[in-house]
Amino acid sequence: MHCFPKFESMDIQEISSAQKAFFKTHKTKSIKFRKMYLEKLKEIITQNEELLYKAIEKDFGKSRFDTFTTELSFVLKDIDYYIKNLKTLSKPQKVSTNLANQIGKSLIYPEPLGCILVIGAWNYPYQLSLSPLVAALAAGNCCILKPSEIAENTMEAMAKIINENFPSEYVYVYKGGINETTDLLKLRFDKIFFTGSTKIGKIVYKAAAENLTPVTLELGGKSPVIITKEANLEVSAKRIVWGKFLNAGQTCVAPDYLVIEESVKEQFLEMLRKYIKEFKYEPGSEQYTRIINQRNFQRLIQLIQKDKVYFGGNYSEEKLYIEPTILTDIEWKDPVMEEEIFGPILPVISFTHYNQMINTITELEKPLAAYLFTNNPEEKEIFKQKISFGGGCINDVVMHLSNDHLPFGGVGNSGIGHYHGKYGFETFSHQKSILERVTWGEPNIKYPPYSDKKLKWIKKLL
Ligand SMILES: NC(=O)c1ccc[n+]([C@@H]2O[C@H](COP(=O)([O-])OP(=O)(O)OC[C@H]3O[C@@H](n4cnc5c(N)ncnc54)[C@H](O)[C@@H]3O)[C@@H](O)[C@H]2O)c1
Repeated sequence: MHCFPKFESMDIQEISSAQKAFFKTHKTKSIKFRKMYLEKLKEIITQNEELLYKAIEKDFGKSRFDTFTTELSFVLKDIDYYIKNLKTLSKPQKVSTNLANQIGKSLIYPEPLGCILVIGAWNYPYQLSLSPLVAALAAGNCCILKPSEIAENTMEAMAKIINENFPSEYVYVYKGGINETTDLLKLRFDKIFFTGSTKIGKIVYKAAAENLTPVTLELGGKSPVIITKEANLEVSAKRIVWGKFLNAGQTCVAPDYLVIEESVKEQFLEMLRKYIKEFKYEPGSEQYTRIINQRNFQRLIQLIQKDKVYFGGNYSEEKLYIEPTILTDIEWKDPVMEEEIFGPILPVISFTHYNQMINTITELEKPLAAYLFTNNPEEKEIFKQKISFGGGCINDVVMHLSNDHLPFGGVGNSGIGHYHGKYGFETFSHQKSILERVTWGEPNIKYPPYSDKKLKWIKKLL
């Protein structure tokens, strides 16, 4: 039997009831209130930058550079975006009114959903917990945030800085693992925003269904990267090595496996090797992250098929490091192709017929991301039209998620819903439609008793 650690937190039922009561005061709906707390969050993140760096360093050896560029800068940018655009985003939107409802006006009012539960993942613990929190607060909600207990130090750090600075009836960081999350999921929320695996996403979805709670599920999957002979191989290799081995491959949108045209395979593998060395992605170096824990480490080393290692393949159990590893001559049915890898192992499959390879990919579960490197317009078109995936890039990897004008989320097994920028605001808002009519002049046409003459007019009107 598993023994789960207990986390010290306040009584969550009490917090949840207090948040419901607080939401009903309508204070969170004021733009001034929302801006004030967004500013506050920015201030406490900036003031506690050192504490946040130290916590993540302790959890899995992530560098300050990576923590700033892939985590804190995202959250700070989100805060600035919402502060700047809050008025416009919250404004009722006037839409046209159809003939049958004249004389009248039609407006859409974005209104906060109420009390939100955000459940975060460990791999980008700050970004994946705080960015949804920021969007939820910008939209005028109260929020309970449950970061991942797997990155325990970052969870503690977020709980400390937020719980000391925010009233718990408005925002509360609840520390917990499976037991605590199970308890949380028994409570009623107005929205659950979950980031994590597809397996746990299903548990969350089931629990949410009990209360008809809407969900956003930001999940994972096996994201392919395809390279054809018409790609700029040098640039492709550089971008792929960065996107795959950043965070030691523990990135939801990292290329999971590489599919390459046979004729350029050898040349390309050499380029991958060159960039891994050039970037100094090596155990112990500042830019190379550890594997988060023993469980994931053991899972990953099982995937390293020794006879297929082209590069890397070494590891240290004691230090939880796995070298960037490239596996070549991989077949679609190999064990490494079954589950999302979520680590620094890149299997390489080669192809000779582009369309056939695309068809094989479309038979798999819809991934969170997909990437194509080519300069051939026809290949681009086929990729865009045939493969369904959450989001992706042509001639790059990962970077699409840094553009706030693009919604970020999965499809099918890789998730439900999306966020970032205005999409984040919408995710935590209800679009309330209101038609307002004048009260003078009321033709009898729609009212009984009916007649052929009325029907004739109705047909003309509708
Ligand atoms: N789409 C995205 O934005 C995104 C981002 C990061 C990670 N991911 C995906 O997340 C996965 C890795 O993250 P992870 O290991 O933290 O995921 P996970 O599913 O194990 O955990 C996510 C959260 O669920 C909670 N949890 C775990 N077991 C639970 C249970 N039985 N009942 C209720 N709650 C439970 C955890 O405490 C944690 O907060 C990968 O699949 C990755 O692709 C997706």
